[in-house]
Amino acid sequence: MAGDLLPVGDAIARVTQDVEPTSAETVPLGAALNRVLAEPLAARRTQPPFDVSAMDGYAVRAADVAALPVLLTQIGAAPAGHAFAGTVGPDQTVRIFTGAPVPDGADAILLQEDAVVEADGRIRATETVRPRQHIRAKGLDFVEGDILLPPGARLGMRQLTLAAALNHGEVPVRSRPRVAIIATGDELVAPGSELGPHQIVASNSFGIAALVELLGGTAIDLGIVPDDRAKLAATINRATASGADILVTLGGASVGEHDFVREVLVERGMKLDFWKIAMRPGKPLMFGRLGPMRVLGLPGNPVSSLVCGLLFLKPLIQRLLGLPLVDESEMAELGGAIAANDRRQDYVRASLVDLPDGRHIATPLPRQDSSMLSTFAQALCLIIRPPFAPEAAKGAPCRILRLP
Ligand SMILES: Nc1nc2c(c(=O)[nH]1)N[C@H]1C(S)=C(S)[C@@H](COP(=O)(O)OP(=O)(O)OC[C@H]3O[C@@H](n4cnc5c(N)ncnc54)[C@H](O)[C@@H]3O)O[C@H]1N2
Ligand code: MOO
Repeated sequence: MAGDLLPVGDAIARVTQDVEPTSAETVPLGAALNRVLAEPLAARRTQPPFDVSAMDGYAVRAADVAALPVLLTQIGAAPAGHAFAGTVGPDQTVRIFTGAPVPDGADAILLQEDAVVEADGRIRATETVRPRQHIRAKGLDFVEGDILLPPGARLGMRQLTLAAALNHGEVPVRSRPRVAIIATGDELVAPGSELGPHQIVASNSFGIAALVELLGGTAIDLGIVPDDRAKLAATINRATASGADILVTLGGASVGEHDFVREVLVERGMKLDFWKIAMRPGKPLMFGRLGPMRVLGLPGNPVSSLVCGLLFLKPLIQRLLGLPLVDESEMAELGGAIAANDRRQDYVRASLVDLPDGRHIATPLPRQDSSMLSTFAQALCLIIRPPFAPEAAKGAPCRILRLP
């Protein structure tokens, strides 16, 4: 058993429990990339709105061009955006271009490449045509009222284009979850600074903020707070005042004398849900609620911070966006032997090769220290080792989580 440490699955369940989605807001389509729809999006028009020519050529009656030779009289033209007003009669044709409405009477398009303009102006077909050839029927793509994007759809490049085609200039989306981020530690300085002796660059905020933004949230970086209770309390107040849905603290989560983040949060009114889980990296993870704000206390070690971000912050943001939780792990094969595991579920940084035969080979990287961003940046996946998993040989099946 994991002793007093909460299993990872239970911790994810507690973090994502009873989450109400954020409110809906309407945004212009041009600003909606990567946002999540709050309501279904229905077609406000039929596409195509009329029978339309799919090719440049001549609108004909298929029966007239069923057998050669054929000579047709051109009675008009229909460029895209302009309908031909009359009707195509026997042995008549209308010059037509891609995207133009098919004129009344016509039921096929003779390709321009299959037609010759004679000296007298008549059109000679060099190929026969089939009825409906090169005509896109009215409503081929969608019909007014069709629901084509459900609530919860992520508006990527294809969905945005579809929303535009449905004739929506603005779309109802979930408000971006707001995530306040506080880095803690006397040793920390912003990247690009002149480092004094014993100082460390604060890197974690950047990865956590990037994760938030990638998922469609807004990161509110409240900067670096030294190991000082009063300063930390003041910054927690700023997080509350910012209206953040989530507060992420980085570091100060463990048991050292300067690790008082949890205590200060509890003094400010946080109801602690759990502290310490059966996970490596990420054992000192903390979770609680401060008013309506959920608080995730991530361990300071950079790899621990980011792995916990992926495992706990990501599903929490997804729930705030009204999205279902999906298990994104998949099966792979070990590319190297792996030792027996202890009581903490292990997330082992690994390389990953996707073979053409459909196998995925995950090979543990040699150095697993939770401070090592070089290894973490190089890794393509995490091998998930359940508590007390026995040693496993090269070629054994394993479960992996791809890294973004
Ligand atoms: N006696 C024990 N010591 C520790 C335990 C334990 O169970 N007993 N747990 C260890 C584990 S596991 C972890 S993980 C760390 C987590 O500690 P904290 O969350 O308190 O983190 P800090 O002590 O503040 O920092 C750890 C490490 O990470 C660096 N750091 C902190 N914040 C940042 C940041 N924003 N960007 C980059 N690097 C950061 C910090 O300088 C430290 O080197 O505790 C173990 N100790
Ligand atoms: O659990 Mo700590 O996150 O290993 O370094």
